[in-house]
This record gives sequence, structure tokens and C-alpha cells, in this order.
Amino acid sequence: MEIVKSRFKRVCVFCGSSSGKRECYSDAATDLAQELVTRRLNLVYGGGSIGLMGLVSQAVHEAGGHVLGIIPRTLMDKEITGETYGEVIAVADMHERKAEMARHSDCFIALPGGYGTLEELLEVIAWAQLGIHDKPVGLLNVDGYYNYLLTFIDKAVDDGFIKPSQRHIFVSAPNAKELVQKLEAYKPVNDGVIAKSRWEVEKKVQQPQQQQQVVFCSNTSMQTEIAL
Ligand SMILES: CC(C)=CCNc1ncnc2c1ncn2[C@@H]1O[C@H](COP(=O)(O)O)[C@@H](O)[C@H]1O
Repeated sequence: MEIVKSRFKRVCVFCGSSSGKRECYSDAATDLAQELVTRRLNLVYGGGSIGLMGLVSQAVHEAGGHVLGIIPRTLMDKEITGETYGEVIAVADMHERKAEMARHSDCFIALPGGYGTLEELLEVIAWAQLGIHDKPVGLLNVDGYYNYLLTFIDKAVDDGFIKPSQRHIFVSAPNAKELVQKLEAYKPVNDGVIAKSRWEVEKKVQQPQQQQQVVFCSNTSMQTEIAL
């Protein structure tokens, strides 16, 4: 197998907990896994073995790549999400999952998916816009799946809700090879954003107090973490 050197070590993949109705989506998940393995990139994902999440993680794991699944305890039940391949980190809730997925990754890729994928994708884009991180974000636009989203983003730029300079805060491509090449070449857009170091200083100041304020309680169906 040909090995391609990469500037990244760990790639976070957001994708559907369903496989979609067309074969092109499963094929794209398998191609992306192959691309990650070729570049010796570790996979970080949301855990479990359902939908495209299962396909990518299984393919990376079976090809000898490292897989880290980060999953809220409530979703760990195998009947909900199935087995996770590779290493697993159990977290309290969806917020902690996203923060941990971001912390363990050097860049982000979104495959096709539904609300969960869109939310995760838009959050890392919004965080980049605010300067919370400067890690590249890529959209795998399989067979035009995200064309409407890209058109919508252009509309938001035209109507003055997204700065033109921020339009290219993320990259997109129709296949995994092209997308990873774009991510490798990506240079962060530094357009008047708040310096990353300022977010980090603020977090360090806040953390000791917040940890004391977190209590755990449970209601009938789930564990809830409440920050007072
Ligand atoms: C009870 C139920 C609906 C379970 C679905 N099971 C799930 N298991 C693991 N991660 C998930 C699940 N649903 C959403 N996610 C998160 O949201 C994304 C997928 O959501 P979606 O299928 O695109 O919207 C994933 O990247 C994952 O991090």
C-alpha cells in the first residue's frame, strides 16, 4: 500500500448515523476511510457502528488504522448504537462529546448526514469564525448532496450575514482524495477573529470554579449534567 505523508495525525469525521438511500454515500464513506489509512491518519468519530459512522470506522479499523470513538454514556447501549471499533471514550453528554472530538483532532471532515452531522459541521465552522480553533474543516459533497447548503451559504454572504472573507473558512470537494488535498493546503482565514490564546486563557480562569459547580443527577430516562 502506498503511504502518503500528511500534516495531520488525527481526523474527526462527522457523518450520518444512517447510511442514506443511495450507494454513493456508503462508497464515499469507504473511500474516505481508505484515504485516511493511506495517509496513516487516525480516525476520531462519534462512536458506534450504525450508518456511515459504522462504515467509516469499521473500514479504518480493519485496514489497521487507529479509531477513537467518543460517545455519551446514554448512547452507549449496543441496541442504540452498536459496537464501537477501536478505542472508546465515554462522556457525559453531547456537548462534552463535541468538545472532546474537537480536542482530539487536527482537522474535520463532514460526510453526508442529517441534523446531527449538520450541527457538528456548522459548530466547528462557527468556532473557526470566532477564532476558537484554526483547524481545517472540509465538506465531502458526495454527488452534490450539499449543493443546497453551499447555495444557502452563498445567499447568507450575499445578504450580509456571513462576511465574504469567511465564505472559504471551510473547503469542499466531491471526493475524499481531492478534499484531503485541499485540507492539507488550507491556510486559516484570520479575519479580525478573537485570538485563540484569549479563549484559552479565559477557559483556564473559568475551569476550576466550573468543576466545583457541576453536579450529577438522574431523571427517569437519562443522566443529566447540570452546571449551576
Ligand atoms: C436514539 C438515536 C436517534 C440514536 C442515533 N444514534 C447515534 N449514535 C451515535 N451518534 C449519533 C447518533 N445520532 C446522532 N449522532 C451524532 O450526530 C451525527 C450523526 O447524526 P445524524 O445521523 O446526521 O443526524 C454523528 O456524527 C454523531 O456524532
